[in-house]
Order: sequence, then C-alpha cells, then structure tokens
Amino acid sequence: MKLIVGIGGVTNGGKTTLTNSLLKALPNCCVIHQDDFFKPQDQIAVGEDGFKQWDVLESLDMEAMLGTVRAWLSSPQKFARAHGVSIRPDAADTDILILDGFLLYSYRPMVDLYSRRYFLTVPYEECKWRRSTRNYTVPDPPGLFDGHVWPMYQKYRREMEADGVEVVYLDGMKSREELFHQVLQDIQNSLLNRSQASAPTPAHPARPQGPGLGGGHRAARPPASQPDTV
Ligand SMILES: Nc1ncnc2c1ncn2[C@@H]1O[C@H](COP(=O)(O)OP(=O)(O)O)[C@@H](O)[C@H]1O
Ligand SMILES: O=C(O)c1ccc[n+]([C@@H]2O[C@H](COP(=O)([O-])O)[C@@H](O)[C@H]2O)c1
Ligand SMILES: [Mg+2]
Repeated sequence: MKLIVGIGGVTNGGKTTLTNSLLKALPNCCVIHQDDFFKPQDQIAVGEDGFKQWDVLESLDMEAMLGTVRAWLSSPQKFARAHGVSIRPDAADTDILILDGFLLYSYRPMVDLYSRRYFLTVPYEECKWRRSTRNYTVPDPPGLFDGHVWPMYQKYRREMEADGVEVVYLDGMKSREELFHQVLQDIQNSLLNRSQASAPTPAHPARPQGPGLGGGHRAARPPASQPDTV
C-alpha cells in the first residue's frame, strides 16, 4: 500500500524537524522537500512592496515537484533505492512518501494525492522569532516577515480553508517529541486501518476505501491520479 503524507503549514512551524524524525521511524519512507523546488533567484518576481515574492506558489516549480511525486508513485521501491532508502523486508508491501513544505495544499493538481494532510501552526510572535534565527540561502531583508511572509501565509491558509481542503492541524508549540509521537501514532493507525480494510475474508470481501483518509477534499472532482492507498 502507498501512503502520501503531507507535513505542511507555516514557515518555521517545525515541518522539516518533524519530517526528519518520521523518516527515521517509518519503514520504506521517502521524502520530497518543497524548498528544493524554488525557482532561481532571477525568476522570482519583485512585488509593488519591493520584496522578492518568495512566498507565492509561482516562485516554486510545482510541475517539477509533481513530476517527482509521480516518479515515486510509478515505482516507490525503485525511487527509494535511488535515494538511499533501504527496503525493510518486514514491511515490503508498505511504501510511504512524506512531502514537506509551506505551500503543499495550494497547488490544485496535488491536493487530492495526499492520504493525510498535516498542517503545523504557531502564533505570529513565535513564528517571527523563530524566523529571525534562521539562515536561508537567501537571507530575509528587513521587514520581509511582516511585509510579505506572514501576509502570504494568512492568504494561502484562508484560501485553503475556503476551498474545504481537509487538514489535520498540529500545534507547533508542542515539544518536538510530543509532535513526533502524535503524528507517528496517527500514521501507524492509518496503516493498520488500511491493511485491515483491504484484507479480504471469505464472509466480507474487501470494501472500497471510505472517506476517512483518502481524498478528503470537498469538491467532488476526480483526482488526477490517486495512489492505490487502500
Ligand atoms: N516543536 C518545536 N518546538 C520548538 N522549536 C522547534 C520545534 N520544532 C522545530 N523547532 C525549531 O524551529 C525552527 C524551525 O524548524 P523547522 O523544522 O526548520 O521548521 P519549518 O521546516 O517548518 O520551517 C528550528 O530552529 C527548529 O529547531
Ligand atoms: O530555500 C530557499 O532557497 C529560500 C529562498 C528564499 C526564501 N526561502 C523561504 O523559505 C520558506 C519556506 O521554508 P520553511 O522551511 O521555512 O517552511 C519561505 O517562507 C521562503 O521565504 C527559502
Ligand atoms: Mg523546512
């Protein structure tokens, strides 16, 4: 079974930290980081506010990111081997892909691919403080957080909620350990439910997947390519 897990949410919410812990704990688990798909600096638009518009969807090569997800979907174990992830014989029929990024649920062609969408939040003051301690490849110019980063976070989050995209909110103020155990347990429960749901018995043949984990997007349109996540 294939499981695509999104670790999304606000910048500095703890997405990459949580992702790295999950990667070590989950079997046959690969990762794609959205940050790896930023376009080159000279292709980033400059807004009327004078800031380079890093925190908009157009600054990311989402087609390339989707292509990488499709490569995993077409052959997860080949993808895993190519990325140095060794296949665990005790879980050879389980393939997990984690997507880590701040705009995971705003790119329409990918919204329905997730089995589970987590969304980390932290309050404004905490976010601003954590951001001030970070070293990005392109350092934040003065005023970027209040002038661009936080307003774009609010805008995309509002749109995601208005579109009815189902996410599981995570309180990024919890400790790293608590978040890790909460999400690990939740994913393990999902895997268990799915393997039980798909195990055919003579009296009760396997049912089609219910709304619990797959899809979950309110709009009733067919997904572009749904992983066989039953
Ligand atoms: N649960 C947490 N509590 C406090 N600080 C955290 C937590 N998770 C991550 N951090 C810290 O916050 C900063 C941003 O973490 P990171 O995982 O890179 O966030 P993101 O990928 O969401 O931008 C780092 O300094 C990291 O050590
Ligand atoms: O990674 C880069 O090349 C890069 C260059 C410029 C800016 N960023 C910032 O990276 C942020 C998203 O990453 P993260 O881990 O903070 O969620 C986003 O808020 C951008 O402003 C990232
Ligand atoms: Mg990150």
